[in-house]
Amino acid sequence: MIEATYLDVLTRYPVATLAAGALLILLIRRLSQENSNKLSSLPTAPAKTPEQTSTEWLMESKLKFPDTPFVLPLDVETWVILPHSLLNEVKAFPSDKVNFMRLNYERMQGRYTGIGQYDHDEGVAAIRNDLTRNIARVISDLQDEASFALDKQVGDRPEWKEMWVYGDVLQTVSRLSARTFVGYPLCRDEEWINKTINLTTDTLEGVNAIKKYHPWIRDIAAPFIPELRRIKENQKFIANKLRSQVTSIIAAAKESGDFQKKPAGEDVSNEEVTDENHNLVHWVIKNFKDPEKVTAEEVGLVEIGVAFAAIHTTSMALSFAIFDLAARPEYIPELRKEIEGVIAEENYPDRKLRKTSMPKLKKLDSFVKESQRWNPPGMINMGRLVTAKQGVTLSTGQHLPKGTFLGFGAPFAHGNKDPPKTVVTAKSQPPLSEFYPWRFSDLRTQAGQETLHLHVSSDNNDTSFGVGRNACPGRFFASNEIKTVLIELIKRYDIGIGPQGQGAGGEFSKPEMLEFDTFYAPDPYAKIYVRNRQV
Ligand code: HEM
Repeated sequence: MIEATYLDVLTRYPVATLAAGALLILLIRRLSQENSNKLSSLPTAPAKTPEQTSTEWLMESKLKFPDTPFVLPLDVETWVILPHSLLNEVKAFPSDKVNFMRLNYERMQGRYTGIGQYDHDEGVAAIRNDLTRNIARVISDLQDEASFALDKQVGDRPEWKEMWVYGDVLQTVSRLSARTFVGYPLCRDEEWINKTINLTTDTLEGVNAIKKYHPWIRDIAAPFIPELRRIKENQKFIANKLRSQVTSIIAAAKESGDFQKKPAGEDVSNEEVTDENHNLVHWVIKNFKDPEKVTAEEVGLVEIGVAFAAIHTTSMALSFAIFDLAARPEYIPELRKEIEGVIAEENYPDRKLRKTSMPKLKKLDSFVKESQRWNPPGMINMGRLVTAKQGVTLSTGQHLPKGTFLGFGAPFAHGNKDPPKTVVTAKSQPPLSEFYPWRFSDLRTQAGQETLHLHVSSDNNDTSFGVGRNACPGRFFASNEIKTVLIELIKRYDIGIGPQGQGAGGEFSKPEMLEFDTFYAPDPYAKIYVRNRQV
């Protein structure tokens, strides 16, 4: 109907339409120019050479402006990159002036894709408080699911055989996440597993599609964009799958008046569960202001947001860790020794690890952290959007107008030849330019440093998971998820890059890290070789 009206106007008044179109373009150009002029008081990164990757360009620019904010005009977005010395200042800005979620909302076109809806914080609250408090039961569930997933994805391998890492890891992480995010029986529903994987790619395709239109005409264009229609269909699918669970949770809680039920105290065994059989759906509902009025659609949007934040990020970190391990299989015996030592020492009849076992796996923690140091989620971290009407002025004197994207160059962004001096390392250790798996477990042997340098640490020296009020609330879950899969993999299989399990070197090399926009990703097609463990 609407389409017919547009066409009607276009064909009846072609000259007027063309003139109006030309005026609109001129106006848009003028406004875009004004917008970029607003940052003209800041220096701009030196011109990017055709050979340079965006990361190399960022690193070269950081060397040129080590202590001054500068403008980095990337293809898709223009960023202001700040020096590390301003980290505390950015952390201290109130969120109504400089905001994390609004940045995601803008970047992910939340108005059209539903991502980054900044008035929905039930997901963050449920992860930060409830999921983290229930981590003991979650760890037990993760082990069951990892075993199930590896049976399904990798199976029996008497001989060396190829493993398609990213595909298998996505399926595995999606299964582990679903066990905690939606529980049984949905976590074993293949449609759910595949949908939660595809949500992210569908959303990114929607973002690319709507961004082709100028902001002024996006509302008009949106209903006609197939990629955005698919996102709406996904939202319906998720809501429909959750409906019966949401309805029964609300009915049961209404009857018992139990929406605000607090989890039982810390538990140290798998038998003593906390929120019995509860999953993220329960916790999200509980965190709504008026839980009795919650709908499957609202819970669905939160679940989509969490899946978006959780599944691909964790899958990428886990894939990178598997590539690092396959490239250096000589580290496997040391990790096995540690894992099997803890299992033997604790001697539980089910041979499962507990919440209290995880901190004992110091080498594994260090390996995962070193892998994440080498393969961070992206080249810019602590990204924020200036939302203050009058903009903000930095202590270094520069003014950043409303709408500015600001962030910090990731300390270990790929190819960074000059990592910040703020990153801690011991003098006796191999330099930061080398992969050294026990870097952080070594550091933790020093007096006073036993509880520092953890994979989940979040401080000014260690910003992979962000730092401050928006530091990733899912990092404890993600870390346990990654370790649980690695433990199962290491216990069951030998792995390598070459067809006979060879590590990297000579004719075999570790798969390349890919760069797109400001993000990093493992090569989605890369394979390694796997066979049943021989020793
Ligand atoms: C290795 C995997 C992961 C990485 C590398 C990662 C990284 C990050 C980073 C860098 C941020 C932004 C922090 C900031 O700028 O201050 C973030 C935020 C967030 N992450 Fe994660 N994340 C991972 C896994 C997860 C998982 C598994 C979940 C859910 C269970 C999750 C949920 C979130 C949420 C909800 C936020 C937004 C926090 C807020 O709005 O305050 N993440 N994550």
